[in-house]
Amino acid sequence: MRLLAFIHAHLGDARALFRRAMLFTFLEGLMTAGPVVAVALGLMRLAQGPADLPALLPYALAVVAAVALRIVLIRLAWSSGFRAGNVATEAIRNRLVAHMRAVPLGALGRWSAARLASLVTEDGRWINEASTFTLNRLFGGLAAGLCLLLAAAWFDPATALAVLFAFGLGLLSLPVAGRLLKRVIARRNAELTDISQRIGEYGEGIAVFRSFRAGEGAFARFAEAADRLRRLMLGYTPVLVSLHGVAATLMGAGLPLALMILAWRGGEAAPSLIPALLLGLAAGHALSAAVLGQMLPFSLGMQAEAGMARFLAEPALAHRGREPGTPLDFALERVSFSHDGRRGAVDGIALAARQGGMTAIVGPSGAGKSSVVGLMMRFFDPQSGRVTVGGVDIADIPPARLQALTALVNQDVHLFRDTLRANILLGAPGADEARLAAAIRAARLEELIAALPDGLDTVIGEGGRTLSGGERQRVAVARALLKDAPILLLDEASSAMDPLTERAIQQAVAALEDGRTLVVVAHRLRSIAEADRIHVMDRGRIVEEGRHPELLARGGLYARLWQAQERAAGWRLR
Ligand SMILES: Nc1ncnc2c1ncn2[C@@H]1O[C@H](COP(=O)(O)OP(=O)(O)OP(=O)(O)O)[C@@H](O)[C@H]1O
Repeated sequence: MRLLAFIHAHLGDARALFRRAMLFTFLEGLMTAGPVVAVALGLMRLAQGPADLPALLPYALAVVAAVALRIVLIRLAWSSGFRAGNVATEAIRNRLVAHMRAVPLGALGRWSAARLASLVTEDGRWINEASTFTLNRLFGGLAAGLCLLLAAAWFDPATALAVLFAFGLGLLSLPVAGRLLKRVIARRNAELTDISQRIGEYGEGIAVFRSFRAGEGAFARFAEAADRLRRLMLGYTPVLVSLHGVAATLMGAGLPLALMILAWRGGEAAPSLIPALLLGLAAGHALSAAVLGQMLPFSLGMQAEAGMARFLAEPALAHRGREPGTPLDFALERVSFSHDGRRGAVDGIALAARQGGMTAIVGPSGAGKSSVVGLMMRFFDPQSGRVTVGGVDIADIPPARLQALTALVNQDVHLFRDTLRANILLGAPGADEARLAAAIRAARLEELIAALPDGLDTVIGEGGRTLSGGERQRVAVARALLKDAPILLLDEASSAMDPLTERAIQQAVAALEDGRTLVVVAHRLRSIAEADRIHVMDRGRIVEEGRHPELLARGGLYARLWQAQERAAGWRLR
């Protein structure tokens, strides 16, 4: 019922279609019973005495008509069920993906990328199977079985009762198989997730594995996971087949039971017993085929629903629907945050980034700079203190509104397997050609595009042409420029660019700065020396702040970092 309710809740406008599919399936079930009932009635006619062709022809024609009608009904049920099921599957998949955007990144981190992918693909497949076929077949099979049972009861109630009793006994044995199946499917899903995770890691890290000659080890981990899955299935299959056999035997015990009842009643058979036995046999077969035949896809569907429901129960980022105030100054007020609840990444920080100015955050590796940016984007919520935009806590602003206000460029630029145009337009899907061209110019992408075989329409990203680190960052800058958001966060946005490109891009970004809130995280201090305010972080705290000349004069951490970089600029390997 949970699976049915889950699917039903996602049918939307296709509910009528789904109900129609169920109705046609029910009628199809009746038509499955039709030929057997017609034959049974023909047998009754024969039992009453000799019959010629005209006497038996109506029964034969009824069989043909029922079969023909059933074919039409199957077609109708299938087309409605297929359309409705696919509507529900798509809605469920979309809801899962939308929820991935809505939950805090911290919660998302508890679900591996491979598990999330399998929720949408593998589990989505079993939900699709359930919504298009499994539920229909189960319903249709039960309808046929019950119809045959009623017909059997009309000829001989004791036979029908014996079949029903045996079917009930078989049903009682099912929870044992069901529980085991649930465990096997849960472990199978975990192994499948592990396998896809390993394949993903292997693909992504192939260069690292090769350079460290560690490919064998990585492949061995994949092979181990695949082997565990094989052993799991081989180990449990005989048990499951045996349990299936027990249930099938019990469900098929209806007729022997009916014969024993007949013997107990004195062994004398009325003519009506022959059609009753025939109908009872068909009923028992239809009922057990419906239940046992759909047990595996049904269990896979139930497990898929359970996994999806668990993920959908992850609370979405809460908010109070408030609008950010003006000016769009960003501020952290005594903010503390830890990624793992133990080691603090940000420790009681107060920081203000004014609209119309450039605020820089610098500091050694691991100081907490990216964590501050993550807090500003509300990738995580602070454990104490608050982050505000225009004086309003960002936890009160709808996440979509905050996302619309901010553009982030960071070190790890993700390219989607799509054209370069689509990858850039991600910043502003509705942007016209003129705006797109301006962003491309400002991000210094013109030369790259001229060199690509299909220019802007060249497919890049995973599976397509890959770009260099610096080129990726320029794509990210173009996205951000196109988005034209009033708040721009650059977290090591030009770390992979050559100095000339970096300079050119800085000029493009500086042109944007006017009236915007610009926050820059940088290792290369030269790139932020002009900032209106520089915050120097160390071990989660702000240890110094001011403008470049003041910080240099102070002779603290900033001055040391600056001197180290100036010295490094003159380094030679030999
Ligand atoms: N997802 C995470 N889970 C647990 N700890 C994390 C996570 N991300 C960062 N940290 C830890 O938080 C601290 C601050 O990291 P953060 O990435 O903010 O530093 P950073 O100053 O940006 O470093 P870098 O300059 O090297 O990028 C580090 O000790 C880091 O190991």
